[in-house]
Amino acid sequence: MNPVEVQNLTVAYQKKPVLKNVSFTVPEGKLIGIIGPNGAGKSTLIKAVLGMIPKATGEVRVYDKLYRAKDRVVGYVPQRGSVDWDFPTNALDVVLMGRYGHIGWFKRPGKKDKELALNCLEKVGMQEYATRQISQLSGGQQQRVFLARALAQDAKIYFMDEPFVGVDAATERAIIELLNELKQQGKTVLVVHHDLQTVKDYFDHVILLNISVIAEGPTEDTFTLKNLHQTYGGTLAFLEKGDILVGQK
Ligand SMILES: Nc1ncnc2c1ncn2[C@@H]1O[C@H](COP(=O)(O)OP(=O)(O)OP(=O)(O)O)[C@@H](O)[C@H]1O
Repeated sequence: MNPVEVQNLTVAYQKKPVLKNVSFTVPEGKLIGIIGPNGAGKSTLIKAVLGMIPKATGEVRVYDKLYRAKDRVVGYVPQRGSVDWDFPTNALDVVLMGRYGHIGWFKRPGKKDKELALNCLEKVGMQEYATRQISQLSGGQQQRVFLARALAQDAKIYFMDEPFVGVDAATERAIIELLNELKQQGKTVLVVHHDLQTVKDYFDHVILLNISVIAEGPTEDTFTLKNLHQTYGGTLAFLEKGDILVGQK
């Protein structure tokens, strides 16, 4: 059974399609990169899959069943920029929100939930910031708190929207270690990612997206120059040592 199967997904904003007939199947227990230029529809894809925005057409199946948020099998780490960080709450409470599906919205989190949430903060190196207001955390620390919240959800599948943006090298390493840990636990993790240099190191499988799926499959076979050219068009450029750049000539 595949963790995620998307069939013929089309999404439009104000009648303008931004995703057209997107179909793909995701293998279990892998790290999967969702790669494509700005405006390719990567965030839209995640939001549509999770039912946060309406689909014009298409179907999303999770473990062979039509996706329902209440089944709690999917965790989500939104783009940091899309979150209101001035909301008056501390790091521990943000992580505890990840437990609400388990606790039930009208019950208060118990000692066990708090311990688990603290444990998740510890895993991302943020335990000492548990009582700090989230507005008073740095960008990288906020990102770690969001990852801790996803861990607290204890989902089987995770969607993460650009978790590496604006973090330093140490935090990036900590995040990728965490992703590998999730993979070792058999979880499936889909990550929107922009840095083409690290794609081969980080991901087992890639989905190359530009409004439609240009190619998808194991990274080795799929992350090819030909497919990248097709995905990024004229915005791709290469440095002498083989680095791939986007948005420069
Ligand atoms: N709420 C919205 N209303 C109208 N158009 C939108 C809305 N959100 C996104 N779009 C448009 O849909 C397209 C896809 O946007 P999306 O954010 O999914 O792209 P992306 O691949 O995640 O881009 P980036 O790499 O820049 O984050 C873009 O052309 C964007 O301008």
